[in-house]
Amino acid sequence: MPFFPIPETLDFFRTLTLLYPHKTLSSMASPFLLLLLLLLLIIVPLSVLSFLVRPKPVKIPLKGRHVLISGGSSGIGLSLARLSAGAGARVSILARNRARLDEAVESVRRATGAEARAFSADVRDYEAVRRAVEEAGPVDVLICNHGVFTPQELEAQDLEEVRFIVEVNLMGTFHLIKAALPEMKRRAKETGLPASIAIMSSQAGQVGVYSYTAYSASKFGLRGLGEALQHEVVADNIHVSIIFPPDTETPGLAEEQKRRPELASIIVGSSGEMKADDVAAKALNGIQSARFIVPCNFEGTMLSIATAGLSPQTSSLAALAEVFGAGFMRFLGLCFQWNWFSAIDKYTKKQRGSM
Ligand SMILES: NC(=O)C1=CN([C@@H]2O[C@H](COP(=O)(O)OP(=O)(O)OC[C@H]3O[C@@H](n4cnc5c(N)ncnc54)[C@H](OP(=O)(O)O)[C@@H]3O)[C@@H](O)[C@H]2O)C=CC1
Ligand SMILES: CCCCCCCCCCCCCCCC(=O)[C@@H](N)CO
Repeated sequence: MPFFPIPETLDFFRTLTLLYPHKTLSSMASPFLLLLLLLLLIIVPLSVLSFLVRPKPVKIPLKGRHVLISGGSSGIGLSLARLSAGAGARVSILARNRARLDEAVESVRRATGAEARAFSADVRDYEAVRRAVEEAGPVDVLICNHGVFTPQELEAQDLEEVRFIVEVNLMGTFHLIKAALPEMKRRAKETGLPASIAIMSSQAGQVGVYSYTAYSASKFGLRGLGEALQHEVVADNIHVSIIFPPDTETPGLAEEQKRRPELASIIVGSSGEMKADDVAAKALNGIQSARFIVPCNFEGTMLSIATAGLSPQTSSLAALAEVFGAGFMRFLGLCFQWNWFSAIDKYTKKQRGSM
C-alpha cells in the first residue's frame, strides 16, 4: 500500500489557487490549506495504518461451508445457527441436552428450510468433543459459543461452581479448538479459502464486574487464548474472532437474572441489553470480515477501544479510531468506574447499615 503522495497533493492545491488569480491568495489559500491539513491528519495516518494492520483483511465466505456452533441449541448460539443456515452454510450444533438440540434443529428448519445436524457432547469432556467433531466432519467456521454464567460474590460462591464455570467456558473452548484445528488446517489448504475460529466472550471479558470473578476470569482467559492462537494459525489462513456482547435476551440470561446480585445488574446495565438475533448478526458480520475484536453495541465499541491493548486489528478505520480514541476512552472508562464504585459504596453502606 503506497504512502500518501504528499508533494503531488501540494502541487495540486497550489495549482488550484493559481486558477483564481483575481482573488488574493490568502483568501483562497486558507480554506484549501485547512482542507489539506484535515486530509493530511486523516489520510496520512489511514494510509500508514492500512499498511500496518495485521492479519491482512480477508472475507470469510459462509455459503456452502461447514459452520459448527457449540451451544447452538439455545440463545445466541441458536440465532447463529439460523443466521448461518440462512446464509447457505451447512450447520452443525453441539450441546449436551439432546431434546433441546432436536428442538433447535426443528427451529432452524422452520426458519430456513435447512437441515442442521446436532451432536450431543459436554465440552468439558475432550474425548466426547473429539468424537462429535470427527463425526461432524471438517469445519470451515468454528464458533465456540457455549457458556455458563452463575454470578455470585466469590466469598460466598462454592469453589466447585467456580471450577465448573472455568471448565466449561475456558477449558471447553480449548477442547473444541484442539479437536477441530487439524482438519480445519487441512481443509483451508485444500479449498484455498480462509477459515475462522470464533470465540464468544462477553463485555465481562473486557472489564471485570461485581459477582463475575469466575466468569470474567474465564472470559478474560479466552482473550489470551485468541491472541496467542491467531499467531499460530495465521499462516494457515485461519482467522480468530472474539465477540463481546452485552447482556443478551436468552434463556441463559433469564436464569441468571433470578440470582444475579442487584449491584451486578446496576453495573451491567451500563451497557444495556440486546436481542440474541442482533448479537448473532453482529457476530457473524465480524466473523465474515475476519475482525479480531467484535463489539456488538455502541458501548461495546467504546469498551473495545478502551481495552484494545495489543490485539490484532484487520480494519484500518477501526485502528484509526483506536489510535485517536484510546486516551479519551480511557477517561470515559474512569468515569464509568467512578460511577460503579460510587454505587458499590452506597449499596454496601446501606447493606451494612441495615445489619
Ligand atoms: N446472555 C447473555 O447475557 C450473554 C451471553 N454471553 C455469552 O454468549 C454465550 C451464549 O450465551 P446464551 O445464549 O445466553 O446461553 P444459553 O444459556 O441460552 O445457552 C447456552 C448454550 O450452551 C450450551 N452449553 C452449556 N454448557 C455446556 C457444556 N458443558 N457443554 C456443551 N454445551 C453447553 C447449552 O446447551 P446444554 O445446556 O444442552 O449443554 C446451550 O446450548 C455464552 O458463552 C455466554 O457467556 C455473553 C454476553 C452476554
Ligand atoms: C469506555 C468505557 C465504556 C464502558 C461501557 C460499557 C460498560 C460495560 C459494563 C459490563 C457489561 C457486562 C455484560 C456482561 C453480560 C454477560 O456476559 C452476562 N449476562 C452473563 O452472560
